[in-house]
Amino acid sequence: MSLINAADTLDPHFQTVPIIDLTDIRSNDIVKRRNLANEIRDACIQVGFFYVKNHGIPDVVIHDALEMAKKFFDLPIDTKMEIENRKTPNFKGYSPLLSGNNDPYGAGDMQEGFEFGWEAFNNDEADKDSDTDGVMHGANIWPSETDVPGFRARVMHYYHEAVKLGKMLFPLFAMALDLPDTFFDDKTQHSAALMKLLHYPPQTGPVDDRVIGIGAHTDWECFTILWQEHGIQALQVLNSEKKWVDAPPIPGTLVINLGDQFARWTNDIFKSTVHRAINRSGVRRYSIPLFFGTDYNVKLEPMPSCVSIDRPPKYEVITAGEYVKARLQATYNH
Ligand SMILES: O=C(O)CCC(=O)C(=O)O
Ligand SMILES: [Fe+2]
Repeated sequence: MSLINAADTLDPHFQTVPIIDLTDIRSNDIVKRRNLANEIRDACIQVGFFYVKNHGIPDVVIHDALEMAKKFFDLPIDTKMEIENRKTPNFKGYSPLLSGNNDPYGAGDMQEGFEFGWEAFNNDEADKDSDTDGVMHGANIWPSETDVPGFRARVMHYYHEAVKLGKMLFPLFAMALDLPDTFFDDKTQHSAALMKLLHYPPQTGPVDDRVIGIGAHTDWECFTILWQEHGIQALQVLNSEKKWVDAPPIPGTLVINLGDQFARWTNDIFKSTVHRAINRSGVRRYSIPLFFGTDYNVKLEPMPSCVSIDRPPKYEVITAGEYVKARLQATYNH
């Protein structure tokens, strides 16, 4: 079945987010990989969200990154503000509560964050803040080692594990789009992957609906790999009937959701689905998204298999970097 036919026939009224087992992601058996790609394709067309289990990121790496996030957010506000994201190119660093606003109808996101992008781990590769970054260039900024010992090394460890997983997912997304599995190789050389540590304080008592953890939004890159804290329901996904569907944390899984870059490449056949998070649990919540895009200089052109006379291109062609930069400015310069 062609992609356009699949998009026309698959039912988009999802009520739950599917779980996909990634055991076969490392298999050399082409039939197993094809089956996995088909499962991913259906989830991308119908939901734009799926959980993955057997993803390969060790628990201890996740646990260490979480501990570091907790220590960082526990620092005094003045210390965190020394590395505020408004002082750096492209908003890397610390974003205080209510400084971001993902939903234009919202009044600010009830979360604080710390964002950074690619850098080499253990000096085993040259740093890649390269000329291909264009409008998105800019080094990371870190809290001092005295303030949070081990922070940079441990969060970078998680980052590199998640980037490894992301690099294994791209060939499957390519197969899901009926493309050669190497299609994204030359477009993902520089790991345009931004990671964020997030802390959502509990929101109790009467809540202004315009101030929630993160307002309704779509993500901007190709896909996001999201770890969310166990035992706390906060994430919700909007289905095509405009109903919010809970995406609770499931132990041993990560959430993968598609972003606008994939929607643009695929002329909306792959869904960049609206989602939000509200922490009404009464306790603090942490989450760790890693936004995985193509290199910033890559043009987001619709794929021929996703365009037809009845389905003309929906988006103007711009580079991935221009797109992400415009969205960052809209979120933090409101
Ligand atoms: O914290 C979450 O569960 C969602 C975070 C999110 O959607 C984002 O940062 O884009
Ligand atoms: Fe998001």
